[in-house]
Amino acid sequence: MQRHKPKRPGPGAGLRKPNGVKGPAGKDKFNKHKKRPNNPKNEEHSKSKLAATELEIQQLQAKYEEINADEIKIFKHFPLSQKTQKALAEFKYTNPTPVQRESIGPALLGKDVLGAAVTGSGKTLAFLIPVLEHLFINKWSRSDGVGAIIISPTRELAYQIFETLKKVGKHHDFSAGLIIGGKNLKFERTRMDQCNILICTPGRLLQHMDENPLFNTSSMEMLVLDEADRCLDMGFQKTLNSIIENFPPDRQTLLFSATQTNTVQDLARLNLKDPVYVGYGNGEGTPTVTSSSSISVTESRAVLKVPELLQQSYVVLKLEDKLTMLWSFIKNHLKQKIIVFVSSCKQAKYLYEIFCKLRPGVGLLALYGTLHQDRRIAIYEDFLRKSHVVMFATDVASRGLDFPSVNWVVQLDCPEDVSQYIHRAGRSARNKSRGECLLVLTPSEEEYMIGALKEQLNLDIHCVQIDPKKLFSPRVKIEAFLAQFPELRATAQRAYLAYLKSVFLMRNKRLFNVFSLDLDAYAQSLGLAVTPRVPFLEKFLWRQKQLQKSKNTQDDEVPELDEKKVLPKLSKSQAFAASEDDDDDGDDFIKLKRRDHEVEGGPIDLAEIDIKKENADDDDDDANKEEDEATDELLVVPKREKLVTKAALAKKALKKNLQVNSKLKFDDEGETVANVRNQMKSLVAKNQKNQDKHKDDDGGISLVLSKNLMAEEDEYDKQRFRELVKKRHKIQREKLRKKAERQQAEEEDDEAEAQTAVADGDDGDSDSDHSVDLSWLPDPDKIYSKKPTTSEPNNQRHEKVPESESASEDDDDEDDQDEPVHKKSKLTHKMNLLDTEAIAANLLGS
Ligand SMILES: Nc1ncnc2c1ncn2[C@@H]1O[C@H](COP(=O)(O)OP(=O)(O)OP(=O)(O)O)[C@@H](O)[C@H]1O
Repeated sequence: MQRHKPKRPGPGAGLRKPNGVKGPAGKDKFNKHKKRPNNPKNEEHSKSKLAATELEIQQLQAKYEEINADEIKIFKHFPLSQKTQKALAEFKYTNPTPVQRESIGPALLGKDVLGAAVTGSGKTLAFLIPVLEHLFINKWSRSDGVGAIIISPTRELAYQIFETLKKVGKHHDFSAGLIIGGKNLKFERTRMDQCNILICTPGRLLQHMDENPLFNTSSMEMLVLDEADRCLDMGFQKTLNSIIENFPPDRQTLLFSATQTNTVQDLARLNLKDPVYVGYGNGEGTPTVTSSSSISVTESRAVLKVPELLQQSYVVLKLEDKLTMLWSFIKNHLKQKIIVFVSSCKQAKYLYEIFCKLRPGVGLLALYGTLHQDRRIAIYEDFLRKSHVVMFATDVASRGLDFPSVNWVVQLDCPEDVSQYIHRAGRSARNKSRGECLLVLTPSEEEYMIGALKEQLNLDIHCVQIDPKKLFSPRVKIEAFLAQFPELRATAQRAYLAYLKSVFLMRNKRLFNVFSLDLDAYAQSLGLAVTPRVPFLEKFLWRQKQLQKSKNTQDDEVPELDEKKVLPKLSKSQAFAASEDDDDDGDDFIKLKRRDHEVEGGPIDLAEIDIKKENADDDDDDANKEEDEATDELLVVPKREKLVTKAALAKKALKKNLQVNSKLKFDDEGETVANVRNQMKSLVAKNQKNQDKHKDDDGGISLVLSKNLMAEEDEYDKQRFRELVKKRHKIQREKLRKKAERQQAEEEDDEAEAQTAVADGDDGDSDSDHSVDLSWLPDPDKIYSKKPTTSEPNNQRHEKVPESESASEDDDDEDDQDEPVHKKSKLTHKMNLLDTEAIAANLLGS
């Protein structure tokens, strides 16, 4: 059945793009057309353009019925608009992939399509080309509103589809909008009604439907669900049902996924009419078209496949050895692009942080749902660009993301089922490229998981034995880092709990058994010296015990529940704590990732567990939102005695007005050191001290105030220091002056003695007449002034007052006066030219 909108008058195919909304088209063109006055030439031109478009549309439509998938070898063989063909050629899309060959034809004819094809086989183009062609054929214009809505389960995938649409719709003028959580809601609100193609995540779309009066989907003619099985699973059930209610029933629906849905209910919900199945049926892996007049999905199952060029292997390890294995693996693959999948964001965060500290020698990234949206997109683009990098990711990155040249996918935590395995593994070996996938299993997971893979995928996956010589344990370093950084330790504790919760909440209890894990060993492997308590397990055990007791009272013959059997490997600390009624730490609010499952293989009744909030996984924010609403029966835990905490005791003491102890500091001599605040001398500090006295101490400090106080104090300290220096110099100068006076007095005494001797005619020594008078020579023990007073005779200059002394008379505040005296004395020992001349003249004269 071909459902085409009646051709409508309008400005023709594509002349607009709403202001500010990113899209494949430019809006300037439209505005120019609007402003331009009616020019007969322009009118003629646009008329002929319209006529050409009309003719092109008629010719294309005529060819739709003749499309034969087997004959299509290149895109040119498809009756596609010139604008689409041009863009395809520009981006080197020449030959359609099998899923494109099979699905584009029926989609162009307006049929509903269920497309299943291996990961990386080009499903995005398989639905984007029909969307563009549909709007083109129907001459969609801005005034026609939303024509097609594409729904993706994750924001990154929606962003990626949007980017591909920008490429392939480059020459069309339709407007497109990316409507995902974490973006500006107001901005989207004002622009949405002007978009022709919307790419959205379910939660955000529903939010607009509910809150945005401008948003109207009555014109919508095409609905696409990418990763349809995920969109339709119970995580999104309520949201998607509400969304679908708002859509016109007479629309075309395209569903695509590598693991397609095959439940009758899903297809009925979507109101599919005569759907065409692509990639269902023969089990050979080549997509086949099966037209059916009624939905009989039991006969046709989507073919589950992994890419042909993907090499798969698995390794069996104890949980506590995973980190060592991962570290060794990364160290051995430094020149590769690797994605490591874990089951919770807290694990991804911890691995990223601890590996950053360990520095493996390759770039590291982490992509998980609790990051800010802009950061998520930045990391996504970073990983796209880089060629040697390791990215720790949750399943938010497992579906649809098209990272080029990923060498390895490491599934560090066991996938929930075969579908999840396929999607994770499919991030590598995309579009005929090679890649490898390593699945890490614990001994208890091996049998079930490998059995399921072999059965459902017909896989011959081989087990890898690890060479112990190639294992390097980073345990000691990790422990050291955790001891050094308390925040990192807290992240490790959260990662530990998050992993246990994810295992505990898995539906398949035969595959995931939290009680088979050695929790102490696991905690140690993360670098934790003490095994953290696991409140939700304690609560669960308590509940089990209560159930057992009530059963026993009803039927005495039933043996009592043996706790050791229920919790074979639960650490001693937990077993002990579990037996007591302990306090909640607020960390036991748990949110199920998926709620469409029955619990398999175990005695655990999940409905009775307190399920509220947890980010064990973040596969999609919208799914989580819905799951939040699905909070169930609360576990009734009896009231317990209140714990006496330090904070409570402190409060009690404060109430009683008890004198709180004050802190005293002592120096090395045992003297008390005064409070620093009390020593502050500046005016501001004193004022502040007074204010503090009249104010209750709220325990905090004001950084701004403290900064000002310190600046003031600093000024005060500097001034005090200057004064001290001056004082010291003064004392030094005084000492020197006294010394000089003493020496002068001694010399005068000597001279007087000598003169007395001459006057007495004492020539005791015959040589004395001939002896030279050297009394005028400078005394080497004295300090001489640098600048002798010119008015004084040369021979007296040497007797001048030492410089320091004269300086003291000049100016005490001179900077150079502060220099230590012993330095200056060295300088003054250098005689100037006049001194030397005087000496020479005296010598000659004598
Ligand atoms: N006809 C084509 N020729 C060449 N490359 C193509 C063609 N179609 C798609 N591709 C490229 O193949 C890669 C994978 O395409 P796409 O992401 O659509 O795969 P997918 O089937 O949606 O994968 P997944 O199941 O993981 O979502 C992309 O890089 C895309 O550009």
